[in-house]
Amino acid sequence: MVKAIIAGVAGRMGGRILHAIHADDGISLAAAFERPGSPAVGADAGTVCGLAPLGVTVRDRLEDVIGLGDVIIDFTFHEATIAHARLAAEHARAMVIGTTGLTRDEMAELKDLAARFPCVQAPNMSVGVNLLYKLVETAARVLGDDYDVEIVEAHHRMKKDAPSGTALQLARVAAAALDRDLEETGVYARHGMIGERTRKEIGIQTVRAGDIVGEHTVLFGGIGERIELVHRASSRDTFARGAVRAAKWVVSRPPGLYDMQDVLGLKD
Ligand SMILES: NC(=O)C1=CN([C@@H]2O[C@H](COP(=O)(O)OP(=O)(O)OC[C@H]3O[C@@H](n4cnc5c(N)ncnc54)[C@H](OP(=O)(O)O)[C@@H]3O)[C@@H](O)[C@H]2O)C=CC1
Ligand SMILES: O=C(O)C1=N[C@H](C(=O)O)C[C@H](O)C1
Repeated sequence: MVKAIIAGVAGRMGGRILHAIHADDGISLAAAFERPGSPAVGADAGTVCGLAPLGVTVRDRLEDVIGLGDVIIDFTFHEATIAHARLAAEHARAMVIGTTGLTRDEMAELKDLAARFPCVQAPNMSVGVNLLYKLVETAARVLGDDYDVEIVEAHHRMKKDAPSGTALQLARVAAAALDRDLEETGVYARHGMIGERTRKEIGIQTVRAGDIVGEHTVLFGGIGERIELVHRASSRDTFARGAVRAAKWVVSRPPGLYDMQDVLGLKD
């Protein structure tokens, strides 16, 4: 039985991850913690997430509970996640990271740290989005430079980072398939007399509204036709189940940085 530690258990994803663990016979909750000062600290983790009490008290420091579990599942905030990864490296503890919005420096540090512990990091843990990456790669290769690539993502009003980590990954996939540098071709905003669209730009646009769980559209616009590849998440449980699958997979891997394509066996 894999023993999991949930970081940010009182968050939108933390709660759904606890439900996914509760429904799975192969993994159990060893510990849970929250941001210091959170009202959830000291409460029972089950109660915090709308389940019956589980006998696991929410703590406020990973340091105090890291010895209790095999794997830390972290969907929190970029600065917290990188601090947790430093501890995971120190204690050689496996980690699943769903947090998006890590800075370039934080990503570089995570790559270095992961030489000391096995880590799955992915901006989207749903099977559907990981399949979408493959479909986008194929479409971009077939359609080539004659079709304009535009990515539109929509999320709930509480989301802090933009564009979504998934939209950025979709853009990276399209750029690689078209042999383009996203640093040079990514266009994240348009306003005013901007002139005609340049042929090789990849547009990445953000919508924030209400309670949208997560939607991503990749549009290939040609002359006389357009193709749209769309993924709509209607429940966070799809991400939570993916995170639990990754947690069970990563505990027996050697140190290194993996993604959901590794977990799902989608790498060529
Ligand atoms: N990879 C994937 O499949 C998915 C990724 N995400 C990503 O996951 C992240 C979280 O999303 P979401 O659940 O909606 O956000 P929430 O804000 O609802 O949850 C984050 C939780 O982490 C807590 N937290 C912040 N700092 C710490 C800390 N130092 N230690 C412990 N807990 C901490 C927050 O507490 P407080 O609110 O008190 O600050 C909050 O309870 C985002 O980056 C999002 O983009 C989301 C869905 C799917
Ligand atoms: O913050 C969210 O909610 C989500 N974030 C992820 C991202 O930034 O790609 C994935 C998902 O769409 C939900």
